[in-house]
Amino acid sequence: MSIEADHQAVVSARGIKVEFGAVKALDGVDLSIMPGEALGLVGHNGAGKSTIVNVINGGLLPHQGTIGYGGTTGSGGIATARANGVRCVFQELSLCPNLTIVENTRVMHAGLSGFGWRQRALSLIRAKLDEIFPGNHIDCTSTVGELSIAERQMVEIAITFAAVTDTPKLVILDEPTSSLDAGLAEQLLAHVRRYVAAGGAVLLISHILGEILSTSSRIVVMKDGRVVASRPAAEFTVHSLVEAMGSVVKERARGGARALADAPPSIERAPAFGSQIAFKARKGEIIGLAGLGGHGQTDMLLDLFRDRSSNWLPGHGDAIAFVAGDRALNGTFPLWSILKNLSIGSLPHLARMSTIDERGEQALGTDWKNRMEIRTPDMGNPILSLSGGNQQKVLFARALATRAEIVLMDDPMRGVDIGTKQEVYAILRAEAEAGRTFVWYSTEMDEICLCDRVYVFRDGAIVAELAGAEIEEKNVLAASFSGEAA
Ligand SMILES: Nc1ncnc2c1ncn2[C@@H]1O[C@H](COP(=O)(O)OP(=O)(O)OP(=O)(O)O)[C@@H](O)[C@H]1O
Repeated sequence: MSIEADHQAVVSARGIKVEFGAVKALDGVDLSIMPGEALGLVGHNGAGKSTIVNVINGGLLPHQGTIGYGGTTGSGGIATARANGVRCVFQELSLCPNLTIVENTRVMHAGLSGFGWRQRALSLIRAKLDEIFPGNHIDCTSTVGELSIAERQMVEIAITFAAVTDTPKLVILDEPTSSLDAGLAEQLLAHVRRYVAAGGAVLLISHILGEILSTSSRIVVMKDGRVVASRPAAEFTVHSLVEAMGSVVKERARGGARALADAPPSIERAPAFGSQIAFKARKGEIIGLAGLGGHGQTDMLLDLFRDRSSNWLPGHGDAIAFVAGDRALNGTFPLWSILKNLSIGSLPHLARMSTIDERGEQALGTDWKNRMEIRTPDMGNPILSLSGGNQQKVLFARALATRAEIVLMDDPMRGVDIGTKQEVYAILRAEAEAGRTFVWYSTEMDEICLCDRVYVFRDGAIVAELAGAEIEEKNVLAASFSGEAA
């Protein structure tokens, strides 16, 4: 990009290098964003996307390189970035859980001060939530800790787009739809398109390539700390994006066609909350839980996990594993190493005379590091040194490494890159064929279509059961909204 164009750019990063010990997180990155541009940023887990976001946002000072805002050049910093209209919705949501939504709005907008600030904050956030997510039922006087992960994401997005004294010029959205269902995600992406059409700039990071392609004007691909492609979005397809990221597109093995109908169920649950449909999962099946987010899918998974005695059928042991959806809240042990976070689920099998078989633990770590492509130089490093997607892989590996016959998954692929997802789908299918049962809540339609059978949820109840060729987007959506398959 020319120096003249750099002057017009909302932000312009040149030759940025950041290292964490031996890891070169950014190795000479150039990135500029112009007003009115929706820039899509993609790359494998650990490619450096969140790190460049932190540099642009001023939270991280680069070891080398310059960062300029609207033609000014300097070394960055949070105050400079904020003064130049840079706002960020982080991958790890950053609201204060013990404060109300209104109070969180005040924390992010210092301009809401003086007499009557609560009322002004309430009007501001209420209006922004309704503008971006029409039809939401969020009570803005509630404490953030009481909200679901999707609601927290919605609130953080609304606070970021809200303007008190200064209008945001660049909004960075780091995996903003990871906790939103398809309907909410589309509302957000429509808002992004309107915001950009009105002259704002957005940097959108996502592993859902469909939304990157449909929303961005230009796409930048990162790989191993470098930018490897930067072109207009119209020049990319899902295929070419995946290839640019360094992965290979594999043929999807669709679920549904397997002859499991005669196998005895391993879990069964009577119809609940006015539903006519009982839940059953047979040995070797991958069961999908679909429907709009927050309609009872996670509650049912927790119920199956907690109340084994009433849901489980005799003869199926008691080994059950759960992959949590909210990684920070109930997934990772933040002070532990990557290896300890992985091996905690397998301790009964690693125990030798009241001590841990360390060689066995190391071998388990090496095996799953390779199978899941966990990107770290050392499994002894702290879990928080991993990128978000790589932390998610560890949680997945923790469950799969156990001997649990039944694995419950609460939307566990959030933030995992497409190359790894394909590997994990193959592992799931192989493990199911070896006799494991998976119950998988997913907000991604592509994943629901990989399942053998699908239960669609609405208002806390199962409203439809789909199998085989019936598992199609239109049927899932029809049941999610009207309670009946199309
Ligand atoms: N605080 C840290 N300490 C050590 N290493 C770190 C730290 N933060 C990031 N890294 C490393 O820097 C690299 C880039 O990480 P980054 O979070 O930018 O990746 P990403 O592209 O955002 O990945 P994801 O898609 O998983 O979010 C990774 O190898 C990561 O392990």
